Amino acid sequence: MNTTMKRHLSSEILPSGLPPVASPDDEAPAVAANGRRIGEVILDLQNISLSFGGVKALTDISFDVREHEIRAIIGPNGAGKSSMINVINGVYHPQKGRILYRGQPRAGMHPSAIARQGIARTFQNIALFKGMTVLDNIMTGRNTKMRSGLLSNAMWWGAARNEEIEHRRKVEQVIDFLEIQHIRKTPVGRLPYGLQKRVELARALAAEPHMLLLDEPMAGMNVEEKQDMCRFILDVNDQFGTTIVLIEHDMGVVMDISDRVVVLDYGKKIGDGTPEEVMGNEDVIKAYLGTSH
Ligand SMILES: Nc1ncnc2c1ncn2[C@@H]1O[C@H](COP(=O)(O)OP(=O)(O)OP(=O)(O)O)[C@@H](O)[C@H]1O
Repeated sequence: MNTTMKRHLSSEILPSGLPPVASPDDEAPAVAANGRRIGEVILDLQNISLSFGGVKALTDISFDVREHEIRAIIGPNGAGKSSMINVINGVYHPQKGRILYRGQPRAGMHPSAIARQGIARTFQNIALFKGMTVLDNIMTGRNTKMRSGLLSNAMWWGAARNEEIEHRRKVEQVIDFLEIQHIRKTPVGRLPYGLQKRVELARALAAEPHMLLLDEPMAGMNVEEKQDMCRFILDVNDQFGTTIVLIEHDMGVVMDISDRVVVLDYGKKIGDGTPEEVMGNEDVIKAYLGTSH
């Protein structure tokens, strides 16, 4: 058994652990451990296939995401996890399959339009403006919410001024929520890696998303930083009801905070269910032990 699976067994990330939710396949809405109600399916991915030339990144993958849940996508390196996130936020357009968001088909939509629908993301490799302060980086997350025209913005007239004040208020709320007041004026490039990841989360949250796509939010973090990040993800989900789709390699984190997990391997879906269900799935165990191929 590899180290990530052992870590789950010792449950060292969240010392208290979180009991599993009721199955979302049940007729009644599922209730998460913290009392959160998991709602209807809001994102429905049907038979998604994506290739890059001869490389099949995703083959006939279907799964859904329910409102308010924490849905993890896991799998070994090269399994297709980032490709799937890029399909969800419109960076990649699958050659086959259908995507429904809140019941509406979403063919060919541009990432900016998807962001305006309330889907925000963070990246596997931090994508911040390193020379800019934490505050200014988080302000860029408000882009999709900016309404006033170029001229009034340039002159800082009535509507633009009021809008700017409102954006600043929202950004300050996010800064308080993620406990980064002390670094608000620091250029991002000078921060340790764990804090940069938190700033990236802050920028995504500044967009007030309904759905947050997190691509390896704990990558490169030590145990303490991971505990902090887990707590913030759970708090975002709990306090704002934000639906979260999460790619993560640390199995302990995934098992502790996810409501449901979809497992990919070589671009195919090999498991889907509660953390306990996928942990007991023979194909998943083989994929992680490296004996399935
Ligand atoms: N833009 C691209 N052009 C060509 N091939 C790509 C591209 N993006 C992904 N791939 C290929 O698609 C497959 C899936 O890659 P992807 O990055 O989605 O996997 P992953 O599960 O996120 O991997 P990791 O855990 O290592 O980040 C890999 O074979 C990868 O090389």
